[in-house]
Amino acid sequence: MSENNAKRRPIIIGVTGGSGSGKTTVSRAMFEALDGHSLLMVEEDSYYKNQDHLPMEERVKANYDHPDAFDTDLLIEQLQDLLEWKTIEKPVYDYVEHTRSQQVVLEEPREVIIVEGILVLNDPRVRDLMDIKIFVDTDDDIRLLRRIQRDMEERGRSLESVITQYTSTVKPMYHQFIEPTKRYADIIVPEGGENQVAIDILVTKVRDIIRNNQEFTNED
Ligand SMILES: Nc1ncnc2c1ncn2[C@@H]1O[C@H](COP(=O)(O)OP(=O)(O)O)[C@@H](O)[C@H]1O
Ligand SMILES: O=c1ccn([C@@H]2O[C@H](COP(=O)(O)O)[C@@H](O)[C@H]2O)c(=O)[nH]1
Repeated sequence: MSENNAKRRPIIIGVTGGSGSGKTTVSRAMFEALDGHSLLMVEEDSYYKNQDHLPMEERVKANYDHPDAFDTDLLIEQLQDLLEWKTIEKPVYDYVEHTRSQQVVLEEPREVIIVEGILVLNDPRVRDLMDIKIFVDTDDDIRLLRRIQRDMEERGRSLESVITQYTSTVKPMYHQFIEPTKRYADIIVPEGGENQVAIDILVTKVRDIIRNNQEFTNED
């Protein structure tokens, strides 16, 4: 892609970090602060692979924190479509059934696209599509506590299942695959959503890129 074309396409911001680090909170805070611009949130979780062919006991045991759990090719294809201002059919993931739902959501392309998920900085093909890369950095113990609360309240899990999953896959995969992607981040945000200084800096940078894009387009 030439530099000129790159200036005219939507902006992609990648937000990653461990489960419970505050990725969604940071993404939403940016979303709200960028009110007035056209924005789209793309959650990597939507791209978990379909597991309809597996019985429930297999799905429960699957490793959801390994890169192979995601249909990254589809994520890339759809991000590329958005960059070309094409509408996508975003898949919908069902955490209770541990598989893709039958539905899709039609998402129109937007000026700013926030891609959020545990492994969005893992694949170089995804990283290469991003204008800004953010890693939300929160200690393991805090993330575990947040995850217990969230999974029990919102994802229908027992305490025992959350602890078993955390020790068998979530924690080891974090250290093997997620934490190492910190080196690719432009900005590391400690403690996530409450870090208003980091959010303000990020929003200023995004507005700057949008303004440059508009000036460039007006010059044409
Ligand atoms: N800096 C923070 N301080 C306290 N609680 C936070 C902070 N950031 C996020 N949380 C809370 O922690 C939980 C997990 O945050 P979330 O943004 O959903 O994480 P992730 O998307 O990385 O899994 C949510 O209940 C959220 O409100
Ligand atoms: O069926 C599933 C699919 C995913 N998970 C867990 O979700 C987190 C990622 O979501 P966050 O919002 O970043 O926490 C990941 O750690 C998976 O373990 C699941 O438990 N079951």
